[in-house]
Amino acid sequence: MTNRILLVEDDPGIATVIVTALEDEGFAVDTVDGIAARDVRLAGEPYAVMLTDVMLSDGDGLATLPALRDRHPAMPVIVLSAQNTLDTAVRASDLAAFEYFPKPFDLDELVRAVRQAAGQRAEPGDVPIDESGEGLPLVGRSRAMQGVYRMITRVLRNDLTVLILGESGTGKELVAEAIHQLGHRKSGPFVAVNAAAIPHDLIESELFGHEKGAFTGAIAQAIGKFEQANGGTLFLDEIGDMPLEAQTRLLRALQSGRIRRVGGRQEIVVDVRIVAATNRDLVPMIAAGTFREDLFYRLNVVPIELPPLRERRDDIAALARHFLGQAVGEGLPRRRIEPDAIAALERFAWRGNVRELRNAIYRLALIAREEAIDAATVEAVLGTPESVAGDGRAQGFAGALEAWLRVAPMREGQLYHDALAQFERPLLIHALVETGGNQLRAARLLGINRNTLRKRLTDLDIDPDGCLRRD
Ligand SMILES: Nc1ncnc2c1ncn2[C@@H]1O[C@H](COP(=O)(O)OP(=O)(O)OP(=O)(O)O)[C@@H](O)[C@H]1O
Repeated sequence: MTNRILLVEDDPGIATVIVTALEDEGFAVDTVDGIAARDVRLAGEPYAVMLTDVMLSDGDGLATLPALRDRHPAMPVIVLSAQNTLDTAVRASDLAAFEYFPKPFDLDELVRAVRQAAGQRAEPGDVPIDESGEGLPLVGRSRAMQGVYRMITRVLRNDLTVLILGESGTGKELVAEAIHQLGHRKSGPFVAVNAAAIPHDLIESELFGHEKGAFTGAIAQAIGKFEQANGGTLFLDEIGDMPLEAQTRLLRALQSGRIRRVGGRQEIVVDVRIVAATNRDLVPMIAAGTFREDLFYRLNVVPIELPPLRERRDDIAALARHFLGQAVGEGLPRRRIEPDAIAALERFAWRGNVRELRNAIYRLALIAREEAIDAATVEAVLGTPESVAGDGRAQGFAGALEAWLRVAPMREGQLYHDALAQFERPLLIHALVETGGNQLRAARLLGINRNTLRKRLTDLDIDPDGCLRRD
């Protein structure tokens, strides 16, 4: 077989580096700088592998790959590209490109891929190509996100279990949806379950369903999320918050591919792809006995780690513009963001990650007086990075609320109650401590009725005796 490589690259610097590395390995490399020149070469002689950039002076290298693949079905193609979106990554993998390398790439890795491609010719892909390029929801072209996109493309045509890890608000749910929407199960359902949002005693019936009369309140048969997701994807969000008992049943379901409704006898075969996510560090939880080790290994087949926003600050500009556009779609005034405002946004710590940035942009869109948002507006509305730095808490109650909102679970239909509970609890405890646990005086201090206080203490499960000063 030939050892000839065709390199399609219009940046002479990059081309030289690649040619040198490949020639050192004994390959003969021909370099062309565009699509037209590429096609002339390919018509002439066979190549073992082609490496191609995407943005070429005379067109989009990817758009022309389907025709090329028809002409040279056995030639592996390695796509190199700077500034990739998830869209480019997916298009490259759909086109059965042998490998996809976001620039800047590791030269040794590239050489290894070429060697492998030259020895093992790729099968032509059978996945339809999505050339619309629209509707792919993940914004950001940072190097860190390139790694995420690459992992996503690797799980689209199989059913491997994916575990998405990352701080709250980094986009884990969005990644889960992308895996489903872009993958081979896209015509099936995408069903999400948030283990943190379901009361512990209902989680099994939520996952597996129940038969009529299985427990008090089970007035009719109910189909669980596993069955709802049949043929599609089941997204298990906040898996680290799942109680142990439910973990055991989940593991059994994953091992056997069958479920049993609560109170039911029959085992039901389900065909679901599992994508799980958590913002917790599961390893210490395993050590502490709160997360099953065997379940962890079941789920952690393909881990995808989402970096916190502060480690990919070069995504902030694109995200900010994306959210401003989204805000207009939701009826907020049209705004433009100035470069100095972007620079100001890039200085924040964004402990609540993309979710916090999104909320901040919406707030800016709503409050800014001018159409153009500049650094002064950012500072007026969000404060300075220094004022919210350190432990991430801004001054006062409003600041504490904002800090909480950055990490809040955002449970649909619950946020108001969750937020109030966050503040009511320490407030009531404070009043009890201040009054030596005397409920009458605590109620007076708070300015609420004593019975109201008593009821709230019960609701929030606060033990007034536990609030006595012990000094
Ligand atoms: N790369 C991104 N591009 C566009 N929007 C994003 C991106 N990442 C996150 N978002 C948006 O940020 C918000 C939070 O994302 P998401 O709910 O997916 O985070 P999460 O990691 O699942 O959070 P949690 O752990 O709290 O559930 C959503 O509104 C989501 O649409």
